[in-house]
Amino acid sequence: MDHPQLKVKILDDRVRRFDLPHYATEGSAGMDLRALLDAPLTLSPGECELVRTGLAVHIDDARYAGMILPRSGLGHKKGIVLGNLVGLIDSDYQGELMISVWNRGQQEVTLDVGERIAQYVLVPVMQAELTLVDDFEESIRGAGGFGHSGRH
Ligand SMILES: O=c1ccn([C@H]2C[C@H](O)[C@@H](COP(=O)(O)OP(=O)(O)OP(=O)(O)O)O2)c(=O)[nH]1
Ligand SMILES: [Mg+2]
Repeated sequence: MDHPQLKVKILDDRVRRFDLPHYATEGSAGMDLRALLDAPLTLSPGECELVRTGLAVHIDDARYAGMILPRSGLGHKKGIVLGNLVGLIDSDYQGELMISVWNRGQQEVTLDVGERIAQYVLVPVMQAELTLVDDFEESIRGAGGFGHSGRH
């Protein structure tokens, strides 16, 4: 399979102490991202901090986007998720990948220097064109939503 190529820049030499983001197994969907921290970071319950990765990834192809997603272990067991819930990385973004880390739990959590705190997933994207119309051709669903399909 032809893999999309991502251009990666190391913005901070401390990143070199760790392995670069990579797919942990042949079938992994995401690459873990590590926290570039000066020292371990303790987040109180409810606290949210923007954490550096020291990496810039230029996707450079509008048919793709990057997504930063929580790691399930951290999210479920420790309550560490993302302040923006999901990070969406534009294909033309050339700045540092930043991770908004949110402690949504009830306990203090300490993140280690270089800890794998989130994951990066490359996803296909289609940019749409909008056509303004006066009316839609009626569908079976029509305007029903938000659980409408279960009702009689
Ligand atoms: O978790 C994230 C989310 C976004 N970004 C970067 C990459 C993305 O391309 C850019 C803009 O993100 P977004 O469009 O979601 O934020 P915005 O608030 O709309 O900012 P902008 O006005 O710059 O588009 O910020 C990150 O580094 N991490
Ligand atoms: Mg935006």
